[in-house]
Amino acid sequence: MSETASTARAPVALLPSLVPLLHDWLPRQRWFAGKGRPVTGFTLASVTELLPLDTTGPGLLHLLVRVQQPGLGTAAQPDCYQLLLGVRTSLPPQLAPALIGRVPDGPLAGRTIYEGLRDPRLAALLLERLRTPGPMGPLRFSRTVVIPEGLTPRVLDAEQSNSSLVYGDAYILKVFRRVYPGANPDLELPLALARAGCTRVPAPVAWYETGNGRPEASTLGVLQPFLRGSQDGWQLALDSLAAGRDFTTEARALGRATAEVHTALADTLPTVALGRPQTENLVHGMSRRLDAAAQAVPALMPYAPGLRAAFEAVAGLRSDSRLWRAQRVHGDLHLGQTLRTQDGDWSVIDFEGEPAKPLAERRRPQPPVRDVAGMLRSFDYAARSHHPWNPDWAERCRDAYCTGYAEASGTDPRDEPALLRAYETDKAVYEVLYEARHRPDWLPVPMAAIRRLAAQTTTP
Ligand SMILES: Nc1ncnc2c1ncn2[C@@H]1O[C@H](COP(=O)(O)OP(=O)(O)O)[C@@H](O)[C@H]1O
Ligand SMILES: O=P(O)(O)O[C@H]1O[C@H](CO)[C@@H](O[C@H]2O[C@H](CO)[C@@H](O)[C@H](O)[C@H]2O)[C@H](O)[C@H]1O
Repeated sequence: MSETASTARAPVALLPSLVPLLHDWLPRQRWFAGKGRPVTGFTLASVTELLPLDTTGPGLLHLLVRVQQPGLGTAAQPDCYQLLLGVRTSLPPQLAPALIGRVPDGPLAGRTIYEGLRDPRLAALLLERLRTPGPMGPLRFSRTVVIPEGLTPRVLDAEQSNSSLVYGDAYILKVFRRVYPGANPDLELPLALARAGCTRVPAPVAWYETGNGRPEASTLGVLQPFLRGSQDGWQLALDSLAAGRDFTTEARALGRATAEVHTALADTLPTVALGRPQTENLVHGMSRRLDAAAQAVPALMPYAPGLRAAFEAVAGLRSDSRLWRAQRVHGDLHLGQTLRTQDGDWSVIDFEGEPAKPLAERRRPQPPVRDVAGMLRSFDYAARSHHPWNPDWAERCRDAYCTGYAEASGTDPRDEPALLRAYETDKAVYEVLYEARHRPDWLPVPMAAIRRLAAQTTTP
């Protein structure tokens, strides 16, 4: 992404007057990754007038803003966020919940700034840009199919890491909030899977990014078919728990779907064999993440030795000559990333990986068991968030999922118990940090797994 502020006629000078508003609003957003650290400043990476700021109607400003926060190493780049700001002289009552604030001074003095995606007129304009590909100032819009015009937008109100808009129940646009240099795997992998003929993942039909298709161009948004009438795996799992219904048929089918996606990814993108140095690296990464998480969430401290033993067990395994294969994976697979469509099939969505990890790390080939571990954790999550706790339900689902995975891939994840346990542990550590930052009430759920996993490794 360009470091110099670029503009399609928009006044770069307007940032200082927006700063007080952003200071208050940005840290309160669910997708703001820097929670718990004060914001000390903003710099503008780019600003584009997607709809000109005249006084007669709403304007739409596209901003990439870097947020300075202490606590990052000196070499680290401040986090960059994508903002789509509506600008009006006054806000109609139906847009009141979208209010960010009134600009105190500067070129937009007295104008009202609000969350642009919540304004149907501005959301429609964004789709219009995607329908008509080409550059716009520092941004570039692309599409693979003809998209119908006039589709009615609505914001998806799910609590999530990004923002999504549904257009006419036909397409869903995901607007990435935290932006990194380089292609986002949530565009890259579904495109690769579509090319490989894998239908488990909705194929992107349009997207927009920074720059002119350069390798460091940042993906900003992806449009894909909306799977109307589908239900997400998390809700289905909770419904099954509430009704005391078995979920193993679904879990097994989900295992098969995961294996199909993995096979297609391995067929179409490079795979590597992990030798000793790479395995050591992998284990080192897990230990490093544990140390960082324990610093941030001291409740993890007493369990650290037991958890570390799970990682070391993997390093120990390298004395045999078997090599693990690494490939591109989903990276943050859980029940909420699966949709059961109206015809009863499972689709997999959201290939962005764990939002807190650097993009380069998320794009690295990894053992596919990492995704399996993510889903196993998710069955545990569902069982733990239902009262009364139903550990048998989770155990049966976990088994069925691995069975389905083995059926479709020929590889049973349970045949590598040490690797599976290490990845489950790594995921639970990530979840502790995630929940502490975003949903403290949920912290007991991964902490229960931490206690179980730490104890497991000490059992001979
Ligand atoms: N293609 C789709 N069809 C139907 N619903 C979808 C589709 N893609 C995403 N969703 C819905 O949008 C929600 C958020 O999408 P997701 O890609 O997981 O965003 P985030 O990265 O912000 O979590 C999902 O939980 C799902 O309910
Ligand atoms: O879906 P996202 O990409 O935003 O993923 C993040 O948020 C998830 C929660 O919404 C979080 O998932 C954790 O909670 C789920 C239940 O809400 C559970 O099914 C998952 O197993 C658990 O990890 C995910 O870790 C985080 O990256």
